[in-house]
Amino acid sequence: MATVEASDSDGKGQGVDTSVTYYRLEEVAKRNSMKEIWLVIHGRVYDITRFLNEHPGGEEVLLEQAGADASESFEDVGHSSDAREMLKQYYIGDVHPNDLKPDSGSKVRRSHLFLLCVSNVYISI
Ligand code: HEM
Repeated sequence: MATVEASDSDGKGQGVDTSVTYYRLEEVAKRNSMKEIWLVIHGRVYDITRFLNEHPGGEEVLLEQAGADASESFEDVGHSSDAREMLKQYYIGDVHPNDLKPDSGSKVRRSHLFLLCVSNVYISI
């Protein structure tokens, strides 16, 4: 509803700083060949098609991650700050909020709630 779907990435949104294009993971997964290759790194979507032959680590590792979330392998390699800077030029949008992994922080809140309930029981008895 309030989101911009992937099919509209051609021109729309360019030059408008405030609008973010959201992509479903399903959409990203289709871009998994040498013809067109997208990756997700930390919730952001990158079209790295033109970077494929330029990657210092080779194209094979990128093709292995094609269309998927490459955050872990990107971090495992320990890429330099130059490499992180390079990401910006391939950025095309964010992963759709519905496809983001849930925040693990909610577990902490739940245990606090439990402790409060326990003390409430003692106090009321
Ligand atoms: C668009 C995303 C990526 C960019 C912009 C990028 C950029 C770079 C750059 C600039 C280097 C040279 C070393 C450095 O400066 O850190 C490098 C090396 C390398 N990258 Fe990437 N990379 C990307 C994604 C990945 C992914 C997903 C993998 C998956 C495993 C990967 C694996 C490697 C490896 C194995 C090397 C060689 C490291 C070495 O020889 O020491 N890269 N990359």
